[in-house]
Amino acid sequence: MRLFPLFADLDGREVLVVGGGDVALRKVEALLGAGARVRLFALELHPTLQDWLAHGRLVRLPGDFNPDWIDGCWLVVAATDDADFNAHLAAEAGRRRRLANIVDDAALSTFQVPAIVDRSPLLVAISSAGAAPMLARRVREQLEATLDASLGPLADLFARHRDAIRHALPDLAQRRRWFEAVLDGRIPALLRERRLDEAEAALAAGLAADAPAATGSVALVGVGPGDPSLLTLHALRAMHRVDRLFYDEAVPPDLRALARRDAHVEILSADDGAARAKVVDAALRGVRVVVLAPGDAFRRGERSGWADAVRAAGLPCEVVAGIVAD
Ligand SMILES: C[C@@]1(CC(=O)O)c2cc3[nH]c(cc4nc(cc5[nH]c(cc(n2)[C@H]1CCC(=O)O)[C@@](C)(CC(=O)O)[C@@H]5CCC(=O)O)C(CC(=O)O)=C4CCC(=O)O)c(CCC(=O)O)c3CC(=O)O
Ligand SMILES: NC(=O)C1=CN([C@@H]2O[C@H](COP(=O)(O)OP(=O)(O)OC[C@H]3O[C@@H](n4cnc5c(N)ncnc54)[C@H](O)[C@@H]3O)[C@@H](O)[C@H]2O)C=CC1
Repeated sequence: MRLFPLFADLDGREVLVVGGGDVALRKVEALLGAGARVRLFALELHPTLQDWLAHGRLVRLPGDFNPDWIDGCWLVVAATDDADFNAHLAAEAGRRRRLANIVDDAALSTFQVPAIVDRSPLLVAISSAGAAPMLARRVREQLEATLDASLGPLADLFARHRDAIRHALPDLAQRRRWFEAVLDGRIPALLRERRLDEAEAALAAGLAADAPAATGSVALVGVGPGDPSLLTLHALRAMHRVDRLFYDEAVPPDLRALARRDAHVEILSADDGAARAKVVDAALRGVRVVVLAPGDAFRRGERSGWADAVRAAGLPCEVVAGIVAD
């Protein structure tokens, strides 16, 4: 990772923008959208910027450029078409330990502006670290098409009920299960249809109902030959929902890395009986357990008896077939 991603709270904070052309306009628009106080210095202003100036949406700094202006600002954007001047601004900002975006020079920039998909308060930012801004734009366009417009209202809904949710479901594992049920349920569809009151009511009703008892489960997953691209969708879905992941030592790390990030991960004991007992014991504690083994291990060969053993303990058990060569 070349650049560290972060989201800055610029509401009410000063940002210095130097330059008044098309690119400056795009940056100013985004900055104003985030509530920043834009201080602009430019020889000439784009008509839209002139308009915003006339409406008091930004301040234009007068006279010759004064580097001390940087001291009064949290960030600097150098957006002129004069590469030498932009580089000079980068140096002045660096001397003052201010982060600066130099629009014609990724290497001189101490921050860069990503392409964004805005479903506020949910925001997706895409960066190519300056390698190919147009690629970032393309990915953004693809995400625009797939990320539903209801995501913003959905995040708002969760925010409004945040305290009530925590109160009704004090246990984190329980809360996560509840969130998943909401996300897979009818509330997103209601929001898509802009039936906000009904979505609100459905959420409140769900919270008032008894919290679902945590039921453990086991998914026995064959991962095929070990290439992550040869995992089945079924396997991937199980890995995205896992609480506790056990893996056979032959399962490669890049494949294990596809599991939900905060799942607890451990290697299976070499002793088959002990390994199975541990898996059953974990699931009986009410968590979702996933066991990964190479090939189609839980349908053919030594471990084909695992599913019956898990079910005999009263636990739901799913066996996910792995791809094997004939
Ligand atoms: C380093 C960075 C500095 C910075 O933070 O600004 C930078 C640098 C440069 N951009 C250039 C060109 C274009 N940039 C865009 C578009 C975007 N550029 C953005 C960011 C960044 N651009 C930063 C890196 C971000 C990353 O890599 O992830 C986006 C994501 C965000 C934003 O700016 O809001 C926004 C997408 C918005 C969206 O989602 O649509 C387009 C397409 C268009 O305008 O439609 C063109 C072609 C326009 C044309 O050529 O006309 C050039 C070459 C100039 C040249 O060759 O002359 C340079 C300089 C260089 O690469 O050396
Ligand atoms: N980061 C990005 O996304 C992109 C960056 N670029 C680069 O960004 C730069 C700016 O592009 P545009 O906005 O299209 O240019 P533009 O020509 O529309 O505007 C340039 C602006 O800089 C001002 N300016 C020039 N010298 C100045 C100085 N010494 N002091 C104060 N203001 C000064 C001009 O008055 C004008 O307002 C170019 O170098 C371009 O290659 C271009 C496309 C995208």
